[in-house]
Amino acid sequence: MHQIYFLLGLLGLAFFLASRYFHRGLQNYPGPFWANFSDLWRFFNVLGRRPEVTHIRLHRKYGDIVRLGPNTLSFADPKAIKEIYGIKKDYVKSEFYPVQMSMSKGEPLPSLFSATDERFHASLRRSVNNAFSMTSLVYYEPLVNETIEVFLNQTERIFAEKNRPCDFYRWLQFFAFDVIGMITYSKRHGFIEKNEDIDGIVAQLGKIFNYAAPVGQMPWLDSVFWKNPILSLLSKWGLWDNSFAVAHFARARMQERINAPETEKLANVNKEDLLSMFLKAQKNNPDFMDDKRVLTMAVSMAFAGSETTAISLASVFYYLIKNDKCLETLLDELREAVDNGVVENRPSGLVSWSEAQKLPYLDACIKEAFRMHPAAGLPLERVVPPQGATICGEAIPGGVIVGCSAWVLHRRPEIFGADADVFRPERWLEADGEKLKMMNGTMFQFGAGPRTCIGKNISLMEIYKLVPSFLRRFEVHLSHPENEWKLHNAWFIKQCDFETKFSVKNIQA
Ligand code: HEM
Repeated sequence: MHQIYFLLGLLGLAFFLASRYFHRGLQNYPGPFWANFSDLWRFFNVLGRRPEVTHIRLHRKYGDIVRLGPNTLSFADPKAIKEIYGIKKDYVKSEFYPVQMSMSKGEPLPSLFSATDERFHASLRRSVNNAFSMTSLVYYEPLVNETIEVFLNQTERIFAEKNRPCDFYRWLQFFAFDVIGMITYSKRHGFIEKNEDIDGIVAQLGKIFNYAAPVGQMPWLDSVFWKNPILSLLSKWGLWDNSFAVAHFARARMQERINAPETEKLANVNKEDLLSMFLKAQKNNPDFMDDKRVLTMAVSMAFAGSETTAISLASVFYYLIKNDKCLETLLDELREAVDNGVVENRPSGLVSWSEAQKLPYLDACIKEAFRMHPAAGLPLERVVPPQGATICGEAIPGGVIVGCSAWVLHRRPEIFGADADVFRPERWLEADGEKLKMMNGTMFQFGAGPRTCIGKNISLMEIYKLVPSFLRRFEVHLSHPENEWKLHNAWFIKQCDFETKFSVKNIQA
């Protein structure tokens, strides 16, 4: 009798494995053996915290299409960018994204970043688009300036004067949080003033991404762990609080703004920050932009705009310090620009956004750092529309999860050259015409299409200003130049063991 049960069990297992293997005809695409049968393969791969290395290796071994799970394909051909992420393509974000959705009283709060309902997303994006336009940057630049000046002064006081080593990634993370706080509410959280993780916000965000990256590979696990019905009920009844520390800060700022006396409101008429822009959007469209949506927008600025910016800044500094010839060339460009009056010689070292845009080698260094180390470290997953689609000449059935990873695209030798694994900013200055167009078209650090990063302009302004301003004020050295940094891929790829020392420069010289 037992043998029959055993045989039936074996038969059931064989049937299940075969159904996974032949799922939607994806057996024709190569990939790791176990990925044919279960998403557990990608769950454990992501849990190993270096999936981007695996993805690059797999594409180099198997070619442009790799099967990463029974229902998941990764594409390495830049043509896939337009085909998957292009306008009017009807792809939706996969269930990877709602795992990052915050909860309020037991209800998930879809944000611009995590929403999978494209109609809802389009309405929300339309309502707030104006706040992120290139022209709105003039309102935010003074807010960024103030934060950069505090950051430079605190770097001098806390680290340079005392010759104290600095965990540079963490310090840049504090900067990124404070600058986004400033742009959103005209108020810093206080990270750089206090040199501490205010309300444990950084630690909490780290935990969320550590959780969301692997769980997002098998999103149903989220309803077992974080968004499980018992915790949701407890939260609805007020017996359990799973809201984020950054949401408390946002709520307080919003209340201050709404309850401000009329005189203060009038005085603030010309002071534009993101919150004032979101409140304006609410005035124009009160039915859609209710208080909850304004709050979600404000909170998601910290989620989407802090770690990504800190990572990108850290990689510019790291690659420059590790490549002293590039650093020298950049410093020469900066010196010359100050001598020629292209950059004003301000005592604080501050460089303006318009000045920074006139520095071609700086531009090349930043682009090259984005290429070598894009912040997002996983494929940006989308679901093929029900009718199916053609991607890179292959007919892909509806419902399959597809995506491109910036890490894979940015290391294509036929686009960026045989030395694609090396940091070499000059490639951006040497290339022209079709070649440059192709290189630019393959860059994917901000995603693409209707879900491309809405904060791109803001983050570019922060990076193009801080890098030259910092390098005018300080010499930066690695505490342990013989060591490489360590990377930790929890959806965004953070840098660890990046310890630096700073010495003050004589700006007027
Ligand atoms: C260098 C810094 C940044 C990088 C590398 C970056 C990267 C990205 C990427 C790759 C996406 C697309 C995600 C996807 O398709 O799955 C995205 C979306 C988004 N980013 Fe950024 N980001 C940065 C800075 C910012 C900043 C400063 C903000 C806010 C001020 C921001 C807000 C957002 C939002 C709200 C979305 C969702 C847009 C939508 O779906 O409509 N990001 N970002």
